[in-house]
Amino acid sequence: MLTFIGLGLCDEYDVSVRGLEAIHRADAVFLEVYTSVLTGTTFERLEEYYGKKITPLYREDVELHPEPILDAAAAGEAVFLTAGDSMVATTHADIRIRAAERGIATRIIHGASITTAVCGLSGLQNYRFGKSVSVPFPHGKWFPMTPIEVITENLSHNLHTLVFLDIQKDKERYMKISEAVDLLEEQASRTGAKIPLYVGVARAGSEDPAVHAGDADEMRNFDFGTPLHILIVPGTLHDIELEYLRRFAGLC
Ligand SMILES: C[S@@+](CC[C@H](N)C(=O)[O-])C[C@H]1O[C@@H](n2cnc3c(N)ncnc32)[C@H](O)[C@@H]1O
Repeated sequence: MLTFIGLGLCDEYDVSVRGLEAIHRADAVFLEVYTSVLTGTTFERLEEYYGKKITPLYREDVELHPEPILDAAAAGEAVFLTAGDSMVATTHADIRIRAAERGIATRIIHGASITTAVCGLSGLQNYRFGKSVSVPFPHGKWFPMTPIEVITENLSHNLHTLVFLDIQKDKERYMKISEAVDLLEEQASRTGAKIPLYVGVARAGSEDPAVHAGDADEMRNFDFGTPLHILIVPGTLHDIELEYLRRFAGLC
């Protein structure tokens, strides 16, 4: 059996009781560490609290060489842990399909996801979000324009855009809101687009999340603190959304 378990958003205490019991019963515990991270804890604290030795998984372990995970799941109870919810803004559907092809039973135990946490923190209504997009760190001459294209398309339908920020786990590099805003403003200047308002969210799920709304300069000057960071580009705000951002996100 292969059980995908979402660990939630901050630290070792965010896993559900159902998820924790499955971890305790597991013969093999894997933790995917490249699509998102629990910044409120450490690998060692997770091992201690869960009472298990954990094998970290990098992109190539999951996408190119998943055999050890599948072998463990064929031989006994294996759990595949991810920060957030396992199948949201990740590519883990592929490994579930591979498991099914080998006749291995699978299931999912869900965790809180950043995609829903942003709605509570910002007050932006989840049914008003269009397609989401990621901003990658540019390298060399590679400067993808997809983020501004998606944002522009969503704005034309008056939809909000959730903008995931890049993680380079091997370098312990997490994109900050100010860096993402610089990249988006550069893209906008190349296409002639305008982004009138951003909402930035940092450390969702922790005791001290930061939420702040404003234009590009406001975002660059506000200190969001330590990662993880994420951005929303809202469409036209409904009255309640506007009031919520004024009260809880410092919107002037
Ligand atoms: C590719 S998404 C993976 C989402 C995850 N599967 C989930 O359900 O929450 C990871 C990105 O979401 C954002 N993110 C994830 N957790 C966050 C948190 N607790 N606070 C702020 N942003 C977060 C960051 O931009 C991060 O790079």
